[in-house]
Amino acid sequence: MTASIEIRRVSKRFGDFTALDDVSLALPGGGFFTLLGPSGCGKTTLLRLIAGFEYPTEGAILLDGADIAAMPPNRRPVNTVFQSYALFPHMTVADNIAFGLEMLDRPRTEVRATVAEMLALVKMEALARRRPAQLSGGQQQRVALARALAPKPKVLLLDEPLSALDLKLRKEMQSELKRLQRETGVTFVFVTHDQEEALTMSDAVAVMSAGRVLQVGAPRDIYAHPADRFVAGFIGETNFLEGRVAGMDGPLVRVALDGGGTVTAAARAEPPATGARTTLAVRPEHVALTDADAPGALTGAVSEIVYVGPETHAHLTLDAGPTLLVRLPNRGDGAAEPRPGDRLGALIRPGIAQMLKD
Ligand SMILES: Nc1ncnc2c1ncn2[C@@H]1O[C@H](COP(=O)(O)OP(=O)(O)OP(=O)(O)O)[C@@H](O)[C@H]1O
Repeated sequence: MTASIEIRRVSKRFGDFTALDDVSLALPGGGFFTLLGPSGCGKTTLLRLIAGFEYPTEGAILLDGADIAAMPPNRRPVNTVFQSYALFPHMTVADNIAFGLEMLDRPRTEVRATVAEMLALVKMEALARRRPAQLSGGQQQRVALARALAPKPKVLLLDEPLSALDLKLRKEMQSELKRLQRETGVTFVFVTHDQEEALTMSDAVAVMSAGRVLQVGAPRDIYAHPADRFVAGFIGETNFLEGRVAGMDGPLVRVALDGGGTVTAAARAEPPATGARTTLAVRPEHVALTDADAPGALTGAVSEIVYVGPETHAHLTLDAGPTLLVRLPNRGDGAAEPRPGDRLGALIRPGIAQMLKD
C-alpha cells in the first residue's frame, strides 16, 4: 500500500506571514522522503497540509494524482507520528496499537490479527501487556510507529520523531525506520533539521529555507552538487571561495580567486560569462595538502589543527585571504600531522569545486 504525493504550487499564509511560498514537490510512492531545513522554515506546516489539519492558501495537493482538498483528515490514507509519542498512558501497548483500528470499526478478528502483525513488525511482542510508563523512550517510539502503521496508511508522516532520543538510540531507530519503510512499502515523509539524519536515511531530500524549497535530490546529489550557498552551508561543512570566471577548460570553468590563485570548477547548467563574479563551494575532504611549492597549489600557513578522532581538521589560511578547512583522515599509518605555522599548499582537483547559483 503506497501512494505518490504531488505538492503543486502550494502557498500557506497565516495572516500576513507566509509560512510556505509557492512550493512544488513530487514524491514518488514507496520511498523515504525527507523535508530538511532549519527551525521555522515550514516543514511542519507542509506535513499538516498533507495530513489535512491545515488547508493551502493557494495550490493543490494530489495523492496518486487526485486532489485531496475536499477530503477530511480522517478520510485520508495518511497517518502521522509526532515527536511526543502521544501514547495513551492508561492503555497497554496492544490496546494502544488497536485503538485506531477500533475507531474505524474494524472487525475484532481483524484488529487482533493486525495488532499481532504490528507487534511483530516493531519487535515488541514480548511487551504487549505493558503500559507506556513501563517502556523506554525507544520502545515507546516503536509503539507509536506500530499504532500509526496499523490502519495500513499509504503515507506515513513523521514529524521529528527521533528528536527526544539520545544519540545511540537515535542511530538505532534510524535504521529501524528505514527497515519499516522497506518492509511496509508505505511512502514515508520524514521531517528533520538534522542534515546527517536526512543524508543517511533518505531516498530523496527537499532542502527548505524560509518557506521555500531550495533543492530536491538524492542525498549524494545534494551533497556533491549543492545548488546555492544556503544548501552548501546547511548540508555538511563547506569552504566558500570568491572569484571571477577567467575562461573555460573543456566543460570546466577556470576561476581566478580574489587575492590570487586559480581553481578549475564544475560549471552549473550554462557556461558562465568571462569576468562574471562567482562563488565556489569546496568540501573539506576534497582538499589535499601538499608542499607549498607544488604546481597549481594554493599556498598558505596552517593556522589551527584540531584532532577529532577519525580525522584531523587543518585550517590553512591562504596567502590569498580566506581560510580553508581541510579534513585529514587518521589512517593510523604514522603519517606526520601538519603543525600550526607550517607553510603548505592546498590542491583542489579540477571539477571538484562547485559553482553556486548567485
Ligand atoms: N497557526 C499558525 N499561525 C501563525 N503562524 C504559524 C502557524 N503555524 C506555523 N506558523 C509559523 O510558520 C512558520 C513555519 O512553521 P513550521 O512549524 O512549519 O516550521 P518548522 O520548519 O516545522 O520548524 P520547527 O523545526 O521549529 O518545527 C513559523 O514561523 C511559525 O511560527
